This record gives sequence, structure tokens and C-alpha cells, in this order.
Amino acid sequence: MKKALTIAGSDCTGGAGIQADLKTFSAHGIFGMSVITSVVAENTARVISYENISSNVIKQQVDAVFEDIIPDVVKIGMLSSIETMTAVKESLQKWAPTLVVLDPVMFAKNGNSLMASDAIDTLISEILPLSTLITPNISEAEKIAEMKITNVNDMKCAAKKIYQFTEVPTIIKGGYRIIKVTDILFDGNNFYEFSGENIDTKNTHGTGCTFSSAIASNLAVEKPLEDAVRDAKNYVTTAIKHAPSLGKGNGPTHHFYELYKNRIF
Ligand SMILES: Nc1ncnc2c1ncn2[C@@H]1O[C@H](COP(=O)(O)OP(=O)(O)O)[C@@H](O)[C@H]1O
Ligand SMILES: Cc1ncc(COP(=O)(O)OP(=O)(O)O)c(N)n1
Repeated sequence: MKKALTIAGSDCTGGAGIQADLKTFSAHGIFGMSVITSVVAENTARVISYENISSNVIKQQVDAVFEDIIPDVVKIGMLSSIETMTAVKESLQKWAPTLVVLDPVMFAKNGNSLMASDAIDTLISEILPLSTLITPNISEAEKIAEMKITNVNDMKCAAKKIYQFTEVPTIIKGGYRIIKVTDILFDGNNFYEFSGENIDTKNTHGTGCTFSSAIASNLAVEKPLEDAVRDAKNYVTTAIKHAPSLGKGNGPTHHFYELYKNRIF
């Protein structure tokens, strides 16, 4: 069985963060493991507060995983402070995982910040270059590439710019922010466009976490990058389409629709 590790924050309502990542790994038949960086008190409507786990405990969690069960892929989500980023950087340098999918989480969909504003430079200089794939949404890509993105051409320009200073393939998620739900991948040589059905729904809590974990799962089973992204796109589209409509805000998606669609409850 392939194994995946997520290094991310905990969403107590289960739609995003560590919880979404573990559900996505499981839905792909991957053994999931987790290192918690931050505990977030959040729901589908708001982020109430969060508290970061100490650097020591983050590093010890990573050591505990790697000295026993070596993951085939690492997915990174919420790293909210410079201290957290430094701890994760040191752990990655120590254990040198071959595949690292980085979702550079900065804000929750409801607009609440999940990363300190003084940490972005550290993210760019210390964490981005240690990744094998970066998966920003439009606003994250705007901050990393330092440019405004309003259309697919801007997405391409930003993905190329990020590649130029990181040498890491980058996929920019169009999500609901661009008219068409198109995601753009630049792998250093070519651009790839992934378009999916645009679902008119508010149930998109954790879509970024789910998408990047699905890509990580597909890379763990050695799918080529383009196939890994295409299959992850189909997975997240299905998960959004069949969301269970929970909560008062942006509800979570259905991570297990394909497994349970024929089951009568
Ligand atoms: N309403 C939607 N219909 C279909 N796909 C969507 C929708 N919203 C987001 N997606 C897809 O979900 C994935 C995650 O994107 P996004 O929601 O932008 O990430 P994030 O949660 O990081 O902001 C992308 O593949 C995006 O195209
Ligand atoms: C603990 C935690 N991590 C990440 C996020 C952001 O998740 P994302 O997939 O970008 O989706 P939204 O939550 O923004 O809908 C989070 N909310 N919590």
C-alpha cells in the first residue's frame, strides 16, 4: 500500500486541512498519516481562532513518521508562521522526501487569514524551492508572483514566473475566481489547461486541500504529473458536485462519493 503524509492544520469541522487530506488519501486507497502544524477553530462560515503547534512538536511528529513509515509523498498545507515554516523546512531537509506537493494556504474561503503576513517571504524563499509541485489559488499566486491575475493568460504568466524563481512546476487553480473553472499547469516546458464543469454551489470548503491531496495521491502511485492533475481535477469536481450540503456557510465536499454512490443508507 502506498503511503502519504500531510503536514497541515486541523479543521475541526472536517472539510479542509488535515481532515480533508486524510479523507482524500483514503478515497484513493492510500495510507494517510498526518503532522499537525496548527489547530484551527473554524467552521463552514468562519475562522474563530488558531493556535500553532510548537516547532519541537512539529519536528518530532515528522521524525516519528519518517523513522517508522516512510511516506511515498508529502503534502503540505497550512504553515502559518515563520517558526512553523522553519521547523518544516528543517524536517524536509533532514528526511529529503522525493515528492512534495505544496498548497501555499494563505486564506480560508471566507476571507480569514491562515498565514501571518510577515511569513510570505519565508514561504517563497525557504519552502517553495523544496517542493516538487506548487498549487496556489489565484490570490495566493498573485502574492507569490507579485502580479494581478484576471484571466487565463495572466495565470500562465504567473505560473511561469513562479517556475522561473523556484524551478518547481506550478498549477494555478482558477476555482470560482475566473469565469471558467480552468486550472493552469506549467511544468518548465509546457502549459497544460485543465477545465472542468463549473458547478454553481457554495459547497466548496476545502476544495484546495482536496485537490492537492488528490494530486499527491496520484503521484504516490506513480502517475505522470499531467495524468495526476487531470484525475485529481475529476475527483474534486465529483466531490463538489455531490457535496452533502452541510453547515451554514461554504459546505464541505463529498470525498467518498464514488465509493458509496450505489449504497442505500
Ligand atoms: N464551483 C466550482 N466548480 C467546479 N470546480 C471548482 C469550483 N470551485 C473550485 N473548483 C475547483 O476546485 C479546485 C480547487 O480550487 P480552489 O477552490 O480555487 O482552491 P482553494 O480552496 O485553494 O481556493 C480547482 O481544481 C478548482 O478549479
Ligand atoms: C486547517 C485549514 N487548512 C487549510 C484551509 C484552507 O482550505 P482550502 O482548501 O483552501 O479551502 P477553504 O477552507 O478556503 O474553503 C482551511 N480552511 N483550514
